[in-house]
Amino acid sequence: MKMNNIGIFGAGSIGLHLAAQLLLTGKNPTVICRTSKQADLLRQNGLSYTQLDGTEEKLIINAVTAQQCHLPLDYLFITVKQHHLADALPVLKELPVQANTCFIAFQNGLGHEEFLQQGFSQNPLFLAVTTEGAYREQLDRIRHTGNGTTWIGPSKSMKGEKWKESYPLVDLFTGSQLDVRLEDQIAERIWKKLIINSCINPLTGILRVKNGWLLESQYTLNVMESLFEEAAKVAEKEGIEIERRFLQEIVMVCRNTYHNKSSMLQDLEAGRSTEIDYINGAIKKIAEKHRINVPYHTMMIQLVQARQQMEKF
Ligand SMILES: NC(=O)C1=CN([C@@H]2O[C@H](COP(=O)(O)OP(=O)(O)OC[C@H]3O[C@@H](n4cnc5c(N)ncnc54)[C@H](OP(=O)(O)O)[C@@H]3O)[C@@H](O)[C@H]2O)C=CC1
Ligand SMILES: CC(C)(CO)C(=O)C(=O)O
Repeated sequence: MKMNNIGIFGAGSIGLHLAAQLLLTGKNPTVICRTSKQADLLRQNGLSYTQLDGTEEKLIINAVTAQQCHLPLDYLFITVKQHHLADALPVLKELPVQANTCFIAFQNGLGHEEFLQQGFSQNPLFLAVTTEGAYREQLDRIRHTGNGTTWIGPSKSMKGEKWKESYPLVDLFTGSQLDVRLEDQIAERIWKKLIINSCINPLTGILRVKNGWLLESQYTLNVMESLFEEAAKVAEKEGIEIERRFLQEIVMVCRNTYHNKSSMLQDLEAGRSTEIDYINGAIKKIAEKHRINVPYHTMMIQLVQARQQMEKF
């Protein structure tokens, strides 16, 4: 059987987690790093991978920079953050991407689909939504922090294609610990994850609290409810129906990730840019198109941006 060439662009938390899971099933993905420092470290030391039960594996890994990547790629997982994509595009263009290289984009929020579609209009593009949790502790050390489900479905541009037969994406992960499922309605999954992130991430970032704390105050619960109501109204205008009981799923996410710091809080604490423009910012932009007011989302955007500025002082 032909061994597929799998590239993973973005050697951060999710990228290295996917790489580790593929390595554990005997596949040999190539991780494409931003810096030669990280690529060298990974090649020399291997990837240290701490599993959920605390066991640690040392995995031999093929790590390169984009300039060092020469394999014709069959699959390319895009695991940079939304706000990295603009700078990454020229780098992606240098990769040995062929007309049939299949892209799978893992970003939270909205914007990546249109961006990648424009940049690589001939390539098959899939979108992934994951509730897996992973955290990169060092450049060559990754920790699996939460088990979840990963849904992968075709982007709008693949309408009508027989994608299930042509791209056996679930098979790539057979034997791994990941629960990967094909999803016909990926837009709905993306919106649901977007709404979850828009209700939890900015509040945890502004208040500097872990996810579970949001359930401990009636004030934060009130704000989450208002964020939810605004977002659900906008989703409906885009043809995505979000029932009121979905609010309980957001509460469940806070409960299940009680002791976790959201990705936005982590970015703020590390003085990095956040994905706010692609989460609450995306909701606001679509709301404007439909002439809907979203004062709670607008406030979250401004306060997160203020915190981003403060952290950089
Ligand atoms: N972490 C998680 O548990 C989850 C994350 N997600 C989503 O997945 C996406 C990725 O998140 P996460 O893995 O946490 O993010 P990280 O910040 O951990 O990783 C992003 C990676 O992209 C790399 N990168 C940035 N620009 C370039 C470039 N031009 N060329 C090559 N590499 C580049 C960064 O390199 P460098 O480190 O050198 O700057 C970094 O390794 C986000 O959209 C996030 O919302 C979704 C669900 C869960
Ligand atoms: C679901 C949640 C809020 C878990 O922390 C997340 O996806 C994030 O932090 O970005």
